[in-house]
Amino acid sequence: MNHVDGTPREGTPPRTDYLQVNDLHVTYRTAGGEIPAVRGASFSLAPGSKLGVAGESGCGKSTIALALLRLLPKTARVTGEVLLDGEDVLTMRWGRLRAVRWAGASIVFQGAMHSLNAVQRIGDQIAEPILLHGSGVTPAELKRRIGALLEQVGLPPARARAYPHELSGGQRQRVMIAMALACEPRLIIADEPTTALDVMIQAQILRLIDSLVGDSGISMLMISHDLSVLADTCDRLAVMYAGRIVEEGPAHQVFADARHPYSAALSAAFPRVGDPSSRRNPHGLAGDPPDPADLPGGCAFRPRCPVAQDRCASVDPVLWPVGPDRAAACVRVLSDDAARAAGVPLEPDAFSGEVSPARPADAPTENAQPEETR
Ligand SMILES: Nc1ncnc2c1ncn2[C@@H]1O[C@H](COP(=O)(O)OP(=O)(O)OP(=O)(O)O)[C@@H](O)[C@H]1O
Repeated sequence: MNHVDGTPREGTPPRTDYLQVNDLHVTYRTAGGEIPAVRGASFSLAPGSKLGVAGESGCGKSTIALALLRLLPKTARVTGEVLLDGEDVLTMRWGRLRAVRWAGASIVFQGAMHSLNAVQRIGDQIAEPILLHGSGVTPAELKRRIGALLEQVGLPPARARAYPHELSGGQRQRVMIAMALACEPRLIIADEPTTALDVMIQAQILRLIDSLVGDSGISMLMISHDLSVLADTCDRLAVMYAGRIVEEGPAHQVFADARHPYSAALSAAFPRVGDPSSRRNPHGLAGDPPDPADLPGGCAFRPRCPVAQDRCASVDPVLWPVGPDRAAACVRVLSDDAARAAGVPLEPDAFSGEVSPARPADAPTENAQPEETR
């Protein structure tokens, strides 16, 4: 078991996570000024585990996905660490980075129609990463591998001769997944893999991803604005707001019993299909996320928060433990003792009366310090 900041607890063996992201910051430089898109994200992914990253449009999810493989535009300034099997992607040489892309980790983007080359046959597109990484592959072996990959994603090998426009949206997304699997990566990053698809096809693609990742030991980072999709697919969830991870923990706990009011609103906005008990707030969340270039002081969620307190105007919360394996960046999760230890002002009526959707922590208080003081 690790501390929330990723350091191992005393007496535990060193961590074996395949992906370890430490204090990732991404700022875009634009003509209109600097846009801090990701503000200090830290998370990790053990081999074979699935982490879902959720949040509204513009909170920085895709920026994280692109940063993991150094695919951001030159206008992005990136700091922090992205350790893939212990090697920092952000500082590795180009030759090594080329080897890591596709084979160490690969990305399935949203909207397969835009990601596939419209004038190239499907088989030739799947062949590209294979040839990039295996110079000695014979034509017969290549054909066999392309056929096997198509079968793996539920398409007949003969579809290798098709062009993207001859396939349905779901089939195209299957091709993207086949490409992502082509070099047998240990991590797949799926950025809104089902967003453009109708509900039935969404479910099929999610089942496919689940079955492919399930027993293979491949780790997966799945990005979606839909918390219920992630809760059904992933082991852990990280909820982002305005460039920060504001809650992290086991998927079913974060979805069913959110500790951050933003996660609670997000899970209520995306109730589980066929589960009326999860339909807690059909009206969704009022207001819009803040402009990242003009964040409010204190907690960035405060202007929309249904349970904001006076102290939220001055405290910029960090991830505080709310259990052995969970954390949330909201002052309401702190007991009075933990708040004192963290230098957070007490709110006289903080834990009296109705506190839904956030609620006070049941966490041990000795770890409740701001991250930067640990
Ligand atoms: N190339 C870029 N140049 C400048 N700003 C950018 C660029 N890409 C993204 N941004 C800004 O960075 C912030 C985060 O964007 P990002 O696309 O990572 O969010 P997201 O959560 O993935 O949203 P969506 O689901 O809409 O893709 C947004 O304010 C966005 O406008």
